[in-house]
Amino acid sequence: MLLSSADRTLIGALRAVFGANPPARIGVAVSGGGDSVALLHLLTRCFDDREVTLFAATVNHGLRPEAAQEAEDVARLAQQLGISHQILHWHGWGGRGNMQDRARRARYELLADWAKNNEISMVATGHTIDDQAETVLMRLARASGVDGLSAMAERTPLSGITLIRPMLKQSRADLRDYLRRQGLCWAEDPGNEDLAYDRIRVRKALGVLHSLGLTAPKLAQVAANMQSARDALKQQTYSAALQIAAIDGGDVVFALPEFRSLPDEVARRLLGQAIRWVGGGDYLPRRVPLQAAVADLSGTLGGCRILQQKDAIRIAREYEAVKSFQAAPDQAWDGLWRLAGPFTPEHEIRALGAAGLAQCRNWRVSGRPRASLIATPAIWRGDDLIAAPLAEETGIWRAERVGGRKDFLASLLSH
Ligand SMILES: Nc1ncnc2c1ncn2[C@@H]1O[C@H](COP(=O)(O)OP(=O)(O)OP(=O)(O)O)[C@@H](O)[C@H]1O
Repeated sequence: MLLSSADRTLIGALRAVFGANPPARIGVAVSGGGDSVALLHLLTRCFDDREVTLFAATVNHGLRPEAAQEAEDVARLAQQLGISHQILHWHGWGGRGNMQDRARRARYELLADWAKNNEISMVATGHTIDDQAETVLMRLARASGVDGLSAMAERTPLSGITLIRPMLKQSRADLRDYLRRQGLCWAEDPGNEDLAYDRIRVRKALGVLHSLGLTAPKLAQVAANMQSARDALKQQTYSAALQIAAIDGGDVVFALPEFRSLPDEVARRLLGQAIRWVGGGDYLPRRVPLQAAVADLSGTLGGCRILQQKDAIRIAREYEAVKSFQAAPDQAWDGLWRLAGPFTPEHEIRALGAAGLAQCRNWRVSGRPRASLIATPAIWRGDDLIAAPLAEETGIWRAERVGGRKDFLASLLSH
């Protein structure tokens, strides 16, 4: 089929997003809606078969009766285009909590697993400039700061792969025109008319805000401006950490007078990242409790304790968050610790706890506070404490926090 100049512009813009060296295998997340159907079709025209092999996947969340048919429709389109396609099923909705949020997280997990199983390092989604504008507007309504208003990035790390959004500069209307020109069919999600959803109300509002100059490109520009500001803040936070942060055991420790003199935005970012890193989570604490923690420099947040010492603030794991964790000698405890020593099969790794610490006569020599030590890994045989490497060094048993300082510093630039 002959390409119109509008087609060629779209294809050129998408191709440019992947740069000069695209990965040899690219995954495409196709819901069956217009945006991702257009994405799949356009990508087949972006790459030479010898350059890139495309793979497609559709998640059936099992939440709407039409979903199975929509997934089959995508399978048929993929077959026509000569692309391998897989339907991924989610069975995890138990009827409780925020269904949309749960489904979304599950979708990304399924897509990341699918990609890794197929040696795909990059998965593309069909987010458009309109999605970006809606996200900015929703974040404004939540009084978000620089991070929230940065909205969606063109590339985001996702459980070991890269999520790429190559159509973030394209409008939904232009993609619909492309689909019509190509005679392609797509599914309309009935949820797109449901005003119970914030996103749909925001979508409708954007139609009105247009007359004030609040257009999708302008709102997307706000996101781009905020991304640039965020990059600068990340650099500043990294420089501050180089000066004032140390890792002790698995704790992050900040020199106190220096921490207090940091600009509020940098202090909040540094404390939030320390909590995320010590707790091993994917997400930063929410802005309001984090702001309160920066002001108080005490309490618990995100599975961590904020402890004030004489000249320092220490971010330690919270005992309550780890007390039930058990690991075999060859497993990472809390997903974060590797222990080494003369293990026997009866040994098990569990938190030291108050009862364990009571058996460590010399723990004060470690210089670490009690609240931190009780949440550190120890080697147990039944109820007998064998060793507590963070509380009492013996030279025989070792405990190492995966990644260490280098990993913490790197996380300040990557998150
Ligand atoms: N069921 C699905 N199967 C495969 N990919 C999907 C599915 N749903 C959405 N996607 C992918 O995600 C893109 C964005 O879809 P949508 O806007 O509905 O997601 P969302 O729930 O708003 O998630 P996000 O917050 O990431 O935008 C789609 O263009 C498509 O690439």
